Amino acid sequence: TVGRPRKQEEHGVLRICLKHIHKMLQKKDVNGFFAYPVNDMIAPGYSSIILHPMDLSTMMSKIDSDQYRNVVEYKKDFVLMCNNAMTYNRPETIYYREAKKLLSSGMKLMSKEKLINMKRTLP
Ligand SMILES: COc1ccc(Br)cc1-c1nc(N)nc2[nH]cnc12
Repeated sequence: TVGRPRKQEEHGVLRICLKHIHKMLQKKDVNGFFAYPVNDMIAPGYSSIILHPMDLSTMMSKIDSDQYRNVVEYKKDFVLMCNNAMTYNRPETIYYREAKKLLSSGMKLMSKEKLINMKRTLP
């Protein structure tokens, strides 16, 4: 539930789970396009087109500062990150294609049964 305060222990388990998922997503970002924030030097006009930027380094700091209450909230930032790349970049670009690929593998990684499995196997 939203209002229920999270015990320290719960934060710990969630953090381990999210870092596990995060590490796998980082490995899939082979070119490092999603490793850090896109800036207007790299992508002209990006900051006026993409109003809610997101990248893997920002997501990692949000994990470390307990800003995610659950995997669903983390997943939302991941989808935002991929959709930003598919909004700013044209379909024929490598950035669009990498984002699409990363998005589909991320969805498989964070599927229901994968999460249930993870909950079971976590220490
Ligand atoms: C951090 O971003 C980059 C870093 C290095 C290089 Br080369 C390209 C990007 C990048 N460029 C564009 N146009 N769209 C993106 N969406 C996510 N990454 C990008």
